[in-house]
Amino acid sequence: MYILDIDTKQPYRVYIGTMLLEQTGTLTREACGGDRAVIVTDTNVGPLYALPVRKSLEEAGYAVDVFTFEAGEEHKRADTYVSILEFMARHEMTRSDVVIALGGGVTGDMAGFAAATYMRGCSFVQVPTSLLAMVDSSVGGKCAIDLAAGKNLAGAFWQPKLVIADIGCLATLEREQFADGCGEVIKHAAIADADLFEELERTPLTLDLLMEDVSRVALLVARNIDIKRAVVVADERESSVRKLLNFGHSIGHAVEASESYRLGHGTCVAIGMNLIASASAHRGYCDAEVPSRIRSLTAAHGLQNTCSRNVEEIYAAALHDKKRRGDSIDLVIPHAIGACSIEPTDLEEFRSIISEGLEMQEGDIAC
Ligand SMILES: NC(=O)c1ccc[n+]([C@@H]2O[C@H](COP(=O)([O-])OP(=O)(O)OC[C@H]3O[C@@H](n4cnc5c(N)ncnc54)[C@H](O)[C@@H]3O)[C@@H](O)[C@H]2O)c1
Ligand SMILES: O=C(O)C(=O)C[C@@H](O)[C@H](O)[C@H](O)COP(=O)(O)O
Ligand SMILES: [Zn+2]
Repeated sequence: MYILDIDTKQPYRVYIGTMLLEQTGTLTREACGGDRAVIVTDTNVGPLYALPVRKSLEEAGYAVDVFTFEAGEEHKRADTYVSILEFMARHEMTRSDVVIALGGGVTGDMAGFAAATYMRGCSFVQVPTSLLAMVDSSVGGKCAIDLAAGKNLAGAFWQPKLVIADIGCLATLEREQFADGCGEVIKHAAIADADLFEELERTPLTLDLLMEDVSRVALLVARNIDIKRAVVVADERESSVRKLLNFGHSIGHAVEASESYRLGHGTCVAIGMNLIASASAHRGYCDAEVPSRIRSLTAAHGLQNTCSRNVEEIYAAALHDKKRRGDSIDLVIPHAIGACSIEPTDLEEFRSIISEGLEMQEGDIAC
């Protein structure tokens, strides 16, 4: 088992290993206290894992209720979020009680936002079950829901008090969902860890690897959380370096929204990284090797690299990006594998970058 301490203003611990769901109760008791727990989960994850989590919480003395919502990004929205709050109130949750987010990033983001706002804030535990949620969304405290205008437009920074990543849960993911999580793994390697990038080039992270070598996958999850930890601890509220974690996202989120959430988040991040890397090489900000290696690695992980949206569709959707300030947007630009920078970019130039990226990618397989 790996234990990582996240030393944000409110510090917390991340446990990574197997057979951890059964320890949710004791770990939550230690980290949070409280009398009641509401497990928030979705229609795919609930039937698989809510029972052992519930049992463990009850054995630790919690009165437990389960809120289940329809799985999918299209449900990460205001009406589901309000239903969670109403459920918590109906079950007489108090400020000292605990919200348990059991599921992927959609569950974690939405349950986290409910915990951040219910009675102006209550305890919150992340129990990530998707690869994406384990390596990225369960750590760092960003929580949000989508609005009609775009991704994550209403949210908060609200750190969990505990994260429990039970690697065993990954075995029930569909191949496509596992691959989707690899989009964020490749992002972490591309912004901060050239060695990890090379390692993934030699041996891609796949569901097959999970079956062959669980401990290697656990180590890779821990390494990813470690990368994220360093950035988040340095800049909890995203005023500087945390923007690096948004590599590929200004375009990725825009593709995600303009595709009506038909494509997974990690896939869209991969499309965004490929596009911005291609444009960066075209402009001489990095060698052609950078987009070429990102393209090969995303493809080797089963991720699509290009999309059929045009420049105007992507640009219009990207104007809602939270890194935009007036006529400028902070873009994450790659210079080498493992080295990126944050560059304030005029919006007209941003449009040209999208256009160049799309042109450079012509000839690749379109989605
Ligand atoms: N807060 C952050 O820092 C952060 C970081 C990255 C992504 N995100 C957000 O996370 C979301 C994407 O996360 P996601 O890909 O986990 O989406 P998700 O929660 O929709 O999970 C993907 C699919 O996998 C299913 N699933 C999850 N775990 C499973 C398991 N163990 N077995 C079987 N099925 C399982 C879910 O039901 C869903 O159908 C997006 O909304 C994105 O914006 C947030
Ligand atoms: O934790 C962060 O910071 C990130 O940017 C991680 C991203 O992978 C994640 O998708 C995040 O939710 C995007 O944040 P947003 O501020 O662009 O909504
Ligand atoms: Zn992301």
